[in-house]
Amino acid sequence: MILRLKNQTLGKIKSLSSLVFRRNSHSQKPGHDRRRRVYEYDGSTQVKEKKEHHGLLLCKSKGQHLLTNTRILDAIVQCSDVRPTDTVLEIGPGTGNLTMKLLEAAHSVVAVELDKRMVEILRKRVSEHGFQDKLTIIEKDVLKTDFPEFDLVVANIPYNISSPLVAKLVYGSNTFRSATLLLQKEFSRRLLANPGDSDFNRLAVNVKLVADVKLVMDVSKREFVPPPQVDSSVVIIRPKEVKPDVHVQEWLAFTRTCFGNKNKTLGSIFRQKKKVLELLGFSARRNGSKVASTNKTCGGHFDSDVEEDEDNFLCLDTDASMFKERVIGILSSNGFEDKRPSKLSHAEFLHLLSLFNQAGIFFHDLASFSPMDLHD
Ligand SMILES: C[S@@+](CC[C@H](N)C(=O)[O-])C[C@H]1O[C@@H](n2cnc3c(N)ncnc32)[C@H](O)[C@@H]1O
Repeated sequence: MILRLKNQTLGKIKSLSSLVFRRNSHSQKPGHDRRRRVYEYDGSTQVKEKKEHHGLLLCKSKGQHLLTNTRILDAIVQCSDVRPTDTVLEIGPGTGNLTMKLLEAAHSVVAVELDKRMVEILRKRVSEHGFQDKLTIIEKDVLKTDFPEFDLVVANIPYNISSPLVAKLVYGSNTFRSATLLLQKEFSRRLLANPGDSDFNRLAVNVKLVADVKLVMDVSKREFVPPPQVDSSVVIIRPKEVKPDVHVQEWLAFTRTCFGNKNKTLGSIFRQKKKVLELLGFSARRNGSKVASTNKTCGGHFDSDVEEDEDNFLCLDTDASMFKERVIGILSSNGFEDKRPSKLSHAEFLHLLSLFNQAGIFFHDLASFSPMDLHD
């Protein structure tokens, strides 16, 4: 009797430990049962995960949603066309799910991660597989880091920095073949929008000036641990070989002005007092001429909200109204006055900017003079 019980118990223990060992074979010591790990999110226990990964307090503010589906990880690496000679830049490697696949395919990986705990897990995991010589970890905020040279970007990025990160890549100084990014689905659709689409916007016009964007696939929120609230998409961004000859800061300021209200006509947008005064002030300074101060020009209300909602000038002095005439004249004599920004092609935007510049009118973003900012 005692013997029978002993055998049964031993059998149970054996089958349990083999199950535990299978589940944890990549990351845990055999026999250490962590199947019922609880994932905590920003302190409150929200997500219970039976699937083993790495027990961590995951921070929503750092966009920590780990991609766990091996098929999708493989598909991302495959569509990125990683060559054995490539150095891949990975932004936000987390616990290394994608990093491990990239290390197998590439010559080397440079991973930028700001969470120390993730870096520790990543280092351990990578050295367990003998890949440590292929990996360089930069333990910093990706937005405050200069990148070393790389050939490709492949990353499941934190969604809260999508816009400045895409800007840093496409308008930055590094030359690379492509960036395969997992992005929030809605953001990816904004990025992919074309002139005439209902969601054509400033982000798309700015990114597509210098890069081609292609949708690879949508990824359900269920594929992440813990699942985010939104679905995702994989896109490939390929920098154009020949880029238009524009002053980046001016282009960004110009598109900000044009997309101030994308459903209004350009005539109506450029009649707005605030826009014209900004243009007048900056263009005059660029041209080296003296101009009435903008404060004086509108009775001291330039920075106040008093007249901001009005479409037309109420209190312009001669300089400003002549300037407005010039701006509107350029729009109307070139067929732009009744056009809407959401329907203009890049060629048309570039043509309009060059017409303004030829007339001595220049753009400068007073609010945000940063290429990191691609959309409102
Ligand atoms: C969406 S998770 C991706 C994790 C991993 N690549 C995966 O697919 O499982 C984003 C990662 O980026 C890191 N991160 C967040 N903000 C960052 C920043 N500003 N600079 C560098 N890394 C950041 C987070 O700590 C997290 O590890």
